[in-house]
Amino acid sequence: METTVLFLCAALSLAIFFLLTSIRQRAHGRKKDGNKLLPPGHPALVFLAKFLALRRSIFDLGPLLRELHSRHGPVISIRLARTLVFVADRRLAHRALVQGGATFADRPPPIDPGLMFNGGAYWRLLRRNLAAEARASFFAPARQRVCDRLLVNIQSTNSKEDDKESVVTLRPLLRRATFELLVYMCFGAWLDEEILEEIEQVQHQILRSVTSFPIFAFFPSITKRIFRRWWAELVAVRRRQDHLFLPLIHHSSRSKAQDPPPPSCYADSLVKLRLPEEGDRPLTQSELVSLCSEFLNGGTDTTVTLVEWIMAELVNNPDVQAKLRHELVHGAGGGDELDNNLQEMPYLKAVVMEGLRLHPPGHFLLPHGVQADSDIGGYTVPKGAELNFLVAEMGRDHTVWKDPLQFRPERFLDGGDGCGVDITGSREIKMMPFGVGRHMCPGYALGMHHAEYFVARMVRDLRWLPPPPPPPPVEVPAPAAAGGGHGRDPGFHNRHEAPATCTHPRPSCHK
Ligand code: HEM
Repeated sequence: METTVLFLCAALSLAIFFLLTSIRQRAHGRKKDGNKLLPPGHPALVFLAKFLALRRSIFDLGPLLRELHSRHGPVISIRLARTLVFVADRRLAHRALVQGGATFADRPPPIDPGLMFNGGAYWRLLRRNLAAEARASFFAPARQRVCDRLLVNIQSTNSKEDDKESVVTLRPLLRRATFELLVYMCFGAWLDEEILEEIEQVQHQILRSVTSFPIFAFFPSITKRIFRRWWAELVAVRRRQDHLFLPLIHHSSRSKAQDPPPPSCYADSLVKLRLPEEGDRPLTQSELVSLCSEFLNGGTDTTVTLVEWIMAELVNNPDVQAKLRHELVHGAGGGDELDNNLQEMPYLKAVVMEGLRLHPPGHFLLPHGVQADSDIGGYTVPKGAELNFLVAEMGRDHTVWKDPLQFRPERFLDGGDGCGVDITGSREIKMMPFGVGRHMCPGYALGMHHAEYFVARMVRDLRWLPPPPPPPPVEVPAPAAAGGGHGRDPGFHNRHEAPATCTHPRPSCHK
């Protein structure tokens, strides 16, 4: 009874809230204070209905936002719990993120459940550590170890006897390899399969909770009571994470048989860190756990998605694959020194850059907070709004890139339209897969290094072939509720031709 009353109150409050914001939304695109325009956009209710119809995460917003941009231009806004402003123009992005100083440099204040899993504002301090760790040769053996296992797993899935046309889904194998590597870099230990699996599950739950619709941002004291079971589950996940991570951070649960321990891991660097602006205090236990969590979640799916897309493009473009293979086999890519020689492989670099341009793993950034009323593209963006950018649109801008939808790594070599492009965007933005400015991805060097190494190993040591032709259509219609794929399954179909594998690209455009 009590729950029903609370639920009705919440539903009524939400309805009134959205009605009011809808009315305010009508002011969008009209003059504010007699001279400035607020960015145009959908009424909140329409947007919310469309978003909820997707029933997925905030990363599925891409198509909705693209539709709004095509209708309203490069700057749009949506008024929900906060005003969300999205920018699709690269020059406006440069002005805001690189020239805009502190106005758009910080994250907005976190809201639950993100608040519970947030590591604080220390990324600027940690950026150096991450970049250094990417180059550090002491992690090269770890990369080699997980990649050796990955290749064995790909082949063993694919080498059933008499099975010339088996199907392998690359993503879970690639994901496990990347995750295991990052866990090792984070805690300095190879974990038992069971613990690794549990950490992976906890991290997945956290990622899902912070990317799903932020219901607890609306009247938190009411929504946390109504969805009390859901909230309790999130609190339990956080406790479980503390329980798993803290012994690993302080090395009290390390296996004795470490072969040999790395000189330093990411958790060690966090424990040693002092915050000068806060009286040189060390990080709290909770901050340590959250920062390790962000390290694992920030670096896993981004890298996996990028590598998966690149492999799909290499299958569709056999000439590119052959050229890359040639560089790897006959250039500096042979033998165990591959990890140290990545710098000497211009075509490999070009392939990864082209992957980042055409298939950036995130189609927009993490939100940036607006510190003061500002002007973007002639519109007023109010203080307290959240600003974001359509990353994928910028990499596919036909005014910058020739044939932008074609996968052509050559564009990043001498004379190409991508030659010398500055991935940090400090001079100008042509693509921004890692963001730009003060909140640019702190793990960008690490992400690129991992992508280059994984792609290099898979192309050098296996041959990737086009998919087998699809089977002839089945005469008898399948029942409507027969399950099956929903168009997002990133399945890779492999035909075995020792030592070859073959893949087929993701069937539809990803988020
Ligand atoms: C191909 C790989 C990667 C891509 C494309 C990528 C992309 C991004 C993007 C677009 C952002 C948001 C930037 C902004 O809001 O301005 C971000 C933030 C972040 N990334 Fe990455 N990333 C990658 C790899 C990694 C790796 C390997 C790590 C760490 C191991 C990492 C850790 C983070 C963290 C912690 C943040 C949040 C930083 C903050 O709040 O300021 N990323 N990344």
